[in-house]
Amino acid sequence: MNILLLGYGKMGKAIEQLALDRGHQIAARIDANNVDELETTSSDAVDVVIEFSSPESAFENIKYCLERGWPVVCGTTGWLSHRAEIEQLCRDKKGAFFYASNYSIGVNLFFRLNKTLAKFMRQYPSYQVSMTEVHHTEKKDAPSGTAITLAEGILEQLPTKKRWVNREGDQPQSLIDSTDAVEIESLREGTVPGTHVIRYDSEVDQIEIKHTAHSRQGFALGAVVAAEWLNGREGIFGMDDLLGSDE
Ligand SMILES: NC(=O)C1=CN([C@@H]2O[C@H](COP(=O)(O)OP(=O)(O)OC[C@H]3O[C@@H](n4cnc5c(N)ncnc54)[C@H](OP(=O)(O)O)[C@@H]3O)[C@@H](O)[C@H]2O)C=CC1
Ligand SMILES: O=C(O)C1=N[C@H](C(=O)O)C[C@H](O)C1
Repeated sequence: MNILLLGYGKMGKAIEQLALDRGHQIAARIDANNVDELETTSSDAVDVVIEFSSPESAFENIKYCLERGWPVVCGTTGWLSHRAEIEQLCRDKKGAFFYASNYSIGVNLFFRLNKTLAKFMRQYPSYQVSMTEVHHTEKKDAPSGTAITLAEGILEQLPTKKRWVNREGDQPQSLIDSTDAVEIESLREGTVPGTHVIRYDSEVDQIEIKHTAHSRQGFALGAVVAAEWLNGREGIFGMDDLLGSDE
């Protein structure tokens, strides 16, 4: 497959290596400095675009690619207020769009475990749920896309929780009203690739589940596998389509 890398930072580079190892070719590598190269890239030279750029640029990038008729696998977080618009454009153009806030298999198993635990905890209102996500200091958005997906999974299962709230850095917990909210604490430390912890606290004990990424390899592999899967398909997809149901 000919893959266009849209965003050639930490993830773009990890994806390139894995794509080459799996026998694919790189049609172009685009970052903030050479976005105009998109115009001069021939439509036929690209089978699929893998988009990992920035919260500010993702929407315009995806839109441009769908208008060119290129299938898009996107992993960029922090742009989802425009998701409905992208999905409508994809339908109008009869295109192909794949999105995941996290492409690692482990996190996608963790998403399922999170929902199952939340459903179970419905019967135990003495436990208060909260979440912590830890990422490297270059990360632009908070909370992480993965934390938002986890929070949405909890909201789906726990009727007492109506929304999520974010607590960044040193913000004191006393300022947050989390009676009807899932509190997400966002920490930025060193080069941490991505850690997510869900906690249920009672007066007497704590239940905790945790996913720790050891590197970006899992995210990159998932994105390349998603691109292989998307090639030749039409529609809007996510990791549940790729991995199948858990039943
Ligand atoms: N879904 C998932 O599994 C994962 C998602 N992510 C998400 O992916 C995104 C990228 O992460 P990461 O690679 O670590 O970030 P980096 O900051 O390392 O890389 C971002 C890249 O995007 C480029 N860029 C900026 N603006 C544009 C533009 N207009 N068009 C094209 N490229 C542009 C940057 O170029 P320049 O350097 O020139 O500014 C840089 O090459 C983030 O939103 C992150 O949260 C990350 C890991 C896993
Ligand atoms: O920016 C990152 O690095 C990551 N971003 C994604 C997110 O926001 O959830 C996925 C992963 O946690 C790494």
